[in-house]
Amino acid sequence: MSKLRVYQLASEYDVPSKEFVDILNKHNIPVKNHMSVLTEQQVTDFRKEYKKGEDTKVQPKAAPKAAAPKQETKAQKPQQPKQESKPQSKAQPKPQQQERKPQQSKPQQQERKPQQRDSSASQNRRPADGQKNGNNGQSPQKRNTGGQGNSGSNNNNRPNNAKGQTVPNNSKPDRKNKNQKRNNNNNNQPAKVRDHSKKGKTARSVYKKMKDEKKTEKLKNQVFEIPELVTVGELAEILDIGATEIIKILMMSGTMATINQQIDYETAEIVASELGYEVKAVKMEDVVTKILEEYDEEDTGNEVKRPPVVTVMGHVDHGKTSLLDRIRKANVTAGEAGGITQHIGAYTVTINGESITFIDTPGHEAFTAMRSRGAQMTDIAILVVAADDGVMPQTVEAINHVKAAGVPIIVAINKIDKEGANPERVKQELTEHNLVVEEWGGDVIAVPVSAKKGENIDTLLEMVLLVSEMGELTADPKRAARGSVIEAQVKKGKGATASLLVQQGTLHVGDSIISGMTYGKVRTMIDDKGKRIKKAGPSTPVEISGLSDIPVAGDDFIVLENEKEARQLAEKRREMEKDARQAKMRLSLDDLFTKIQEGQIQDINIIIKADVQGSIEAIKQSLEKLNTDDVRINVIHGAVGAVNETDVMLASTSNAIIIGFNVRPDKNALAAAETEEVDIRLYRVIYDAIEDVKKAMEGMLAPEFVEKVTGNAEVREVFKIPNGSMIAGSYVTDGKISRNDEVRIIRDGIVVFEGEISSLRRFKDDVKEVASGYECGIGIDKYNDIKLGDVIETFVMEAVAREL
Ligand SMILES: Nc1nc2c(ncn2[C@@H]2O[C@H](COP(=O)(O)OP(=O)(O)OP(=O)(O)O)[C@@H](O)[C@H]2O)c(=O)[nH]1
Repeated sequence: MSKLRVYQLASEYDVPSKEFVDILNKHNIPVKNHMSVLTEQQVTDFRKEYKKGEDTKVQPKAAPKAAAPKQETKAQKPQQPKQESKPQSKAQPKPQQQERKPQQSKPQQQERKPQQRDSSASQNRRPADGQKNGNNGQSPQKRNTGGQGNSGSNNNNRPNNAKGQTVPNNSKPDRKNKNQKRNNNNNNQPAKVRDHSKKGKTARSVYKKMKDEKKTEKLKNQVFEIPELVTVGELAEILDIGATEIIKILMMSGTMATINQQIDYETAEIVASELGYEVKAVKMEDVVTKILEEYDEEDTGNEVKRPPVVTVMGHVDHGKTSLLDRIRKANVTAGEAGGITQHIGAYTVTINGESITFIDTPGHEAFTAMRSRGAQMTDIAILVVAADDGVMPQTVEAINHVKAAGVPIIVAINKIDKEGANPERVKQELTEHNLVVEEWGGDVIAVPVSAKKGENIDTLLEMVLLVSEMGELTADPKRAARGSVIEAQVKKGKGATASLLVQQGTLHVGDSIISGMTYGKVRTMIDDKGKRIKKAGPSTPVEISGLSDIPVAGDDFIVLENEKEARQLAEKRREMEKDARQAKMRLSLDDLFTKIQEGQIQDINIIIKADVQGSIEAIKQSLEKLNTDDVRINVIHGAVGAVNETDVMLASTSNAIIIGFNVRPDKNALAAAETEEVDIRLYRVIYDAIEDVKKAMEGMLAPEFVEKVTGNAEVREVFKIPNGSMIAGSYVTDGKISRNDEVRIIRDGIVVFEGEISSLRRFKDDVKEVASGYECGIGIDKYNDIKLGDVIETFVMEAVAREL
């Protein structure tokens, strides 16, 4: 009828649950742990089989009575078959104690402890339990009766008067029971001993019991909702019983728990069913999703215009910081008198009576890092291009990152005060990246400015407002707030603080929020002028304190009913985010075809990194020719240089594959690619790259060999040997350099040569391999242009069976 768990059966045989799992497995009953449920059939089979006297450890129970514990231990196992049979099948209370001793003296120390605890726990405490509950051995009811509301209200909360009253009554019997228990201990086994407890019942306790039973019955008709993670105390509260009751049951199953310990739903369910309660899981995941979905549901009808949020990007030294400073300063002097600007990660300026919020950290790296965590804070990107320098590599990166995010761009052609400034050339160069300015018939607004002199800054801001107008940015300030974390840190006297951008609704002091895995109540809130405020509406950056921990930049935050809910959701989200990351659909050439077939992708995003610009163009054009009616290839970014971490982040957020042509990923990129599960494909021949993508699209990708890097060495010295060839005095930084491996020379992330090793020496000796941490001389066959600082990478091609 009721399901039996492994630990329960184990306790019948008085075998530690852990060992019992092995025993069951030996009996072809596949169970994972002590909590696993056994089917009736399995139990019956086991009992039957066991009777046949198989060689398990189960027997100790029936084993001879204790006489010589130590020696017995070893002897016992072989003896088992004979003795076991009859008694065992119905768990025998009495023998157990005696048996316990021999068990303790068994070799497995680790096992022993839990075992001991287990038994002593049950010895000391169960009786109390047993007695309270024990009349008919039906644990659930009894336990409830005895322990129920009483101790529950004792330990946890008093609110329930009725229960509160029962406390004193109960607690006494409890103590009594303990004494009785002690008496019973000698011959007892909790489950059975309970019957004896009837003896001590007084009229009052019988009356009380009846009352409690009534209550219990009522409660039992109820289905209790239990979160997927719950502390012992919380479970007690939900079931309205004493936490000790729960702790006892956990102990019986071999888990030592405290009131604050978290248990999962499965465990909680077992405990509850032991107590005779019916429970069901409340999926926090559902709650979170529901909250998010509800929030996302269309307009409330109360939407009003909100300020745009702007991020500034561009090539190094083109004036991003100067521009942000200029805009901010202009605002402070013109803005609230006496306001001292605070660095809270973003600030708001007012122009023509309208506000604009600027994110303070310029650059596409931060932008993409935030985006990779889900934050979509930016409404408009200002691309700063120095008029004297023109479009540079990071300008292109920024363009591609912004485009991938689908954010409109306004170009600020900066440094127009400088001699040699040539805004027209900048406009020209921009067209090469599909940014055509308005005056040339395109739709990109470009404003020539001087951050240094403050020239045209107002115009730039007006353009921001114009673009924002077109974007129809709105929010309902009446809703509960949600937004994103801009940055976070621990501040003296304030604890964990976070700069938040309120994107929807209004955030109030006292609101309970969660952000990622952190939660808390907004204790204090300051704005970007350092002023304490009580509420903050849409597009407002604020710094708050009161969180349990530092949240992560880029995570969202939402406001919830109360702090408890926030905490529970934060915990749940921790799991969800982990799962989501793992489950995130990562694109890889290997599974491209399957995904195309399944209709999961229509666009294949590709990032190309190459040694020269020409290769990028060539690869791009060839790839674009592979477009079909169903699938389109988008090269979302292409640049010269090694594959770096930002490329990987962009690939991660855009679900792209990185193709490296004659370049290598740097270390950070490799690490990021591993965690983000980004597919980086490296090629030396353009044809191979195109063929791979083509074959992958057709489901034909079946390379037989995959490259495995075996070692890396850094060239620290270069010298010529008499025969004229060059030797690279190198230090092996990782892996090992093997004489027979293939080799490539990498300079600044670019592969300059690929070939074979001609000689490998340690001091004067020819060696087969040199391990990491050692120096060696490496000669490269047919290559005499090794330079200081080059990296020598060795690799082998391994045959791999491909599956699609
Ligand atoms: N003449 C002139 N110089 C400028 C202007 N804007 C910035 N600069 C100068 O250009 C240099 C770089 O400016 P930053 O604002 O630090 O540039 P950035 O893009 O923030 O640089 P990174 O933070 O290193 O990426 C500084 O020396 C500035 O003074 C301008 O409008 N005119």
